[in-house]
Amino acid sequence: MKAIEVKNVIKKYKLYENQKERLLDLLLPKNYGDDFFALADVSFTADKGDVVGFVGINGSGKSTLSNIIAGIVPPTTGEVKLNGEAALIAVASGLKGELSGRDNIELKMLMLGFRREEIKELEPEIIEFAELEKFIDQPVKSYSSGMKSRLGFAISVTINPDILIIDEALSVGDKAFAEKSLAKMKEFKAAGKTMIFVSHSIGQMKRFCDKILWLEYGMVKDYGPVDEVLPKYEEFVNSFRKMSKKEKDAYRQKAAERQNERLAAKRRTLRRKR
Ligand SMILES: Nc1ncnc2c1ncn2[C@@H]1O[C@H](COP(=O)(O)OP(=O)(O)OP(=O)(O)O)[C@@H](O)[C@H]1O
Repeated sequence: MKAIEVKNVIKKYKLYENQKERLLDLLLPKNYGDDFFALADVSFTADKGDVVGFVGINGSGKSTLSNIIAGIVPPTTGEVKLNGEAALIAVASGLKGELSGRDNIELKMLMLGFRREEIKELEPEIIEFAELEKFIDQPVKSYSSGMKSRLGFAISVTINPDILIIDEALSVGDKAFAEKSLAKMKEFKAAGKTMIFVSHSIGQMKRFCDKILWLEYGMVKDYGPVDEVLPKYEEFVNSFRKMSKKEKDAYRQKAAERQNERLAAKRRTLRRKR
């Protein structure tokens, strides 16, 4: 059974030279700024119970795609179909800084439709998992990024969503918490939950994922079983690291050209359909 279907997703942002351009674009839309495509026609599907790792160098579109799947950012065009509720755990995932950790737990759960009694019952479990007993009544803006990530992780795993998306959330906590979180994720995996995992740690990907989606310049470079795709990505990362700045720029230029070609082809098909 399909759990996630992403079809022809494009995400376009406007890039402005300066603040004046940004303001002018608000007043006279479409006349200012350059189009920038964070995602250029991305499609993939995941079956129920799949653990899909998103890999790609900085800026390849992993977080944009995670946010779109989680429903936090809308795609410019294309569609996402989910079989169930998705929850995203990311370093800065929707916690309200002015509110305390406890109020954030309550707010998030109320928004998800939990009843007050259920929240009161689950709250101690969340606080204990996050190891925030001493700080839970302090405002979240006073938390370190590791503490925020622990709170986000604890809330999301306790509310038990159908689809769990974890975006770099393990990279900011300490090693012990990362181990505990990985153990929890393994439990979820054994229970047949669908997960998306974004990380720069090849080791964690290897240990944990069934499939790898490799993004490059907002396009799918490869998608398939972890044993097939991850070694290719690892090889690419090693060779990319060794490139000079000039070689890296040339590589980026080529990828940008591929992106332009792909978007132009997409426009042609759309025109033909009309
Ligand atoms: N709100 C925005 N406005 C303009 N550009 C954006 C916006 N959000 C993301 N981008 C751009 O989209 C591209 C993809 O960003 P994204 O965060 O998805 O990449 P990533 O693969 O998750 O990168 P990293 O590994 O560094 O976390 C980047 O070039 C980024 O600058």
